[in-house]
Amino acid sequence: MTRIILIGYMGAGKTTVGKALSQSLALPFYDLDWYIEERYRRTIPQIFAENGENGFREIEQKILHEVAEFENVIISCGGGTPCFFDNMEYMNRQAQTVYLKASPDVLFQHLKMGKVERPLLKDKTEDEMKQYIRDSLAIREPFYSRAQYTLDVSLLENYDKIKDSVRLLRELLNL
Ligand SMILES: Nc1ncnc2c1ncn2[C@@H]1O[C@H](COP(=O)(O)OP(=O)(O)O)[C@@H](O)[C@H]1O
Ligand SMILES: O=C(O)C1=C[C@@H](OP(=O)(O)O)[C@@H](O)[C@H](O)C1
Ligand SMILES: [Mg+2]
Repeated sequence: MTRIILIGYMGAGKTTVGKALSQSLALPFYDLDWYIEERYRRTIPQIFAENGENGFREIEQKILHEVAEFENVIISCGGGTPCFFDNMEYMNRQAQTVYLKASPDVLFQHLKMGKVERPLLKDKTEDEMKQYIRDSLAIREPFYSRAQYTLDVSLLENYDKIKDSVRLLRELLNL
């Protein structure tokens, strides 16, 4: 039985690489944020605005418990998922967990176009975003580093980065 959960900071590539890995392995793909949006018929920014971050975290945990029961799946979670409740221990019990690790500079490059979809970044200037990424990554790193596997995606430079990530993940996990 294959059940893989990709974790890591916002912009690390969990959604993009997870989708590509699932295509490569011909397995269904579940992105926690997409699943939440479909189930609750609201976008992530709407849920943050209406329920606050705490409300979002409760929904996120509930949906994690649902999705992480599925078999033969690739799952990508949100950047905050491992850092709340006992989610990280739960994921480690349920799945093979992989931390997609990237430097603050790489994360910033990936995130600067996509900040509107991310409520934690949306009101920040570029400088504030850089600072926030550095500070919150330092807080989150101890959670991420509890993953069973780590793949450093910072070193993969632009050309075919996604394909390289998929190849390396398959090597790492023997798939
Ligand atoms: N390995 C990668 N190489 C190049 N671009 C990437 C890579 N991973 C992510 N990106 C880009 O970064 C942005 C954020 O990726 P996304 O998959 O949404 O990250 P996450 O789900 O971890 O927040 C997207 O525009 C995506 O195309
Ligand atoms: O890091 C976070 O706390 C969040 C990350 C987002 O997912 P991505 O990591 O896929 O951007 C999304 O779950 C929400 O905006 C909160
Ligand atoms: Mg994502």
